[in-house]
Order: sequence, then C-alpha cells, then structure tokens
Amino acid sequence: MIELKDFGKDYGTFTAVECLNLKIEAGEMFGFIGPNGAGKSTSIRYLATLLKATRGGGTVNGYSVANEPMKVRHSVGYMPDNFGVYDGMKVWEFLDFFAVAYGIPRTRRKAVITDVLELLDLTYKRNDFVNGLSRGMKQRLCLAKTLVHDPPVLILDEPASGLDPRARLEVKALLKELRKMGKTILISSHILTELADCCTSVGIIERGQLLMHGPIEDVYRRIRKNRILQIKVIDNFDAALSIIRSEPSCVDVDIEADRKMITCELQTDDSGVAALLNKLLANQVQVRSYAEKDPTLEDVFMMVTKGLVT
Ligand SMILES: Nc1ncnc2c1ncn2[C@@H]1O[C@H](COP(=O)(O)OP(=O)(O)OP(=O)(O)O)[C@@H](O)[C@H]1O
Repeated sequence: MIELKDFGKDYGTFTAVECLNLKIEAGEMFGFIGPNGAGKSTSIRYLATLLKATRGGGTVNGYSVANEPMKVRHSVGYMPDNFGVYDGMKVWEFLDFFAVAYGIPRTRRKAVITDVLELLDLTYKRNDFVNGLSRGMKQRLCLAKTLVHDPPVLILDEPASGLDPRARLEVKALLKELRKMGKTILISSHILTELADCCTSVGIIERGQLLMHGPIEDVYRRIRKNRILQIKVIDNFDAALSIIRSEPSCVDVDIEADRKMITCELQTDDSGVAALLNKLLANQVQVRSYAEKDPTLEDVFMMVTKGLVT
C-alpha cells in the first residue's frame, strides 16, 4: 500500500535520507519513529508528492509517486507537521475549500462536510471562524480536511504534537476509529509512547537510516533479550551499584541515588536475573523491591539507537 525503495533525499550537499526501504501493507497503522531531524518529514513529504527524490522512489496505493502524482494525491490524506488555517474562514468553508480542490461535486459536498464534522466531533463548531479555534480543535479540523475525499491512505506528520494529554487521547481514539474504517495510516512521532498501543507496525529512523522495521510484536520479540530491572535497596547502595555495573550482561545503568533506586538493562535470561539478585543478597545488599519493566517504545528506541538491538 505504501512502499519506499532505496529512497534518498539530499538538500544540496546535505544528505537528509540516505537509503530508505519501507513497506506498509493495507490496513496497517505504521508508526514512523525518530528524533528531531531524523528524516521523517522528508520521507513523508515525498510520499505526499511535495518533494522530489534524489535517489530511488516509492508507490502509494499502487501508484508511482514520481510518475502518477495526481493519483497519489487522490489516494492520500496528508496532514503536515505545521499547517496554517486561513483567516476569516469558517469551519465549514475551510472544509468546503478542500472538497472543491479535490473535485467533489457540489451536490455531495454538504453531506461530506457534515459527515467529517461529525466524525471529528466538530459539528458544534461548524459556523465558527477557524482562527478562533483552540489548538486541539484546529488539529482536529486539519485531520478532518485530510478525510474529505475519503482517501484509503492517511499520512500524518506528528498529528498530536503540541496537544494536551486529553486532546492526545482523543486523537489516538480517532486514529483507531479510522483504522477500523479500513484506512492505511502512516503516523510519525518522536513521542514513542504515543504510538505504542495503536500501531500495528513501527519503523525506527535516525539520521536518515531505518534502524529497525517490522510488526510491533516482532520488534518487542527482538528486544526481549534486553531486560530492564528496577532495583530499590535499603542500604549498601554503592555496593549494589558496583555489583550491577560489574555484571557482564549489564549494558546500561541509570541511578536515582536519593531514592536508592537502580535501573539496569541486562542482556540475559531468567536465570541471569535470578543470579544477579542472589549476588546482591550474598553481598549484604538489602533489596527493598525489585521490578521488571516492560520495554516501552521509548526503551526500544533507546536500545536500537545505542546499537543494543539489531
Ligand atoms: N528544505 C530543507 N533544506 C535543507 N535541509 C533540510 C530541509 N528540510 C529538512 N532539512 C534537514 O534534513 C534533516 C531531516 O529533516 P526532517 O524534517 O525530514 O526530519 P524529521 O525527522 O521530520 O524531524 P522533526 O521531528 O524535527 O520534524 C534535518 O537535518 C533538516 O535540518
């Protein structure tokens, strides 16, 4: 449904994306994850036909981005990371403008606008001026305008950025709804936890290179060998720290000395974890609590970018 083959983009002498290969099947919600400047928007803007590739190319809904851009545009609802809304325009007029641009006949426009306003819970704002809407509402309106031509593919560049936690949850619920409606969704974010429970697959990109890509369960399976333990001790904090640091399977340690808490990442199995706990006890470290943290997408990203998972 969405494919990039050896896609690369240079801005002058600067390579923003080296060589990206990506395949997103129909019906998936794909999380495109990476830090600022990783190359997410560049790849997304290419798929939305707004940029030319320097190398390689891609297809959306079976159409070549380079050779069939109009067909791609009709297949895609694109939400940019920064979008403007026009002054002096009412909510319904804003949507009508895009409906006209997409060639939706006059006889159907009113019904289409009514439907998307209802879906986005904006019906009560229909006659309000766009520039008077809150940021969350503007974001929802922008999402609404990506839907007026009922595209099978949605490409959303950080749709929840700048929103408060409640508005983020609303956007997430909406994305799940859109997926149920059969849309294929590519959504970018650098806030990984935002995507964890709604994406079916993820791709982790850094400095224009895809570090990991696959169904979310596969990504979790690949990192399962990395165990994250939170160990809280009553005393002998320094001894505990030195035991943990000298553990060969330990690849990362983080401390909160005031709370006597050590968070460590081990590349080991159950018996390795048990052996470490036994070693602490044998060295008179009184362990107050021990918990194993399920890796969040945040952790996955840190592991992948540190080269701990391949
Ligand atoms: N028009 C441009 N001219 C020159 N360099 C650019 C241009 N657009 C992007 N870049 C550079 O390309 C790199 C990738 O940028 P891009 O916007 O694709 O990253 P991103 O992953 O979307 O980041 P963010 O999360 O901050 O939006 C960055 O180093 C950026 O400065």
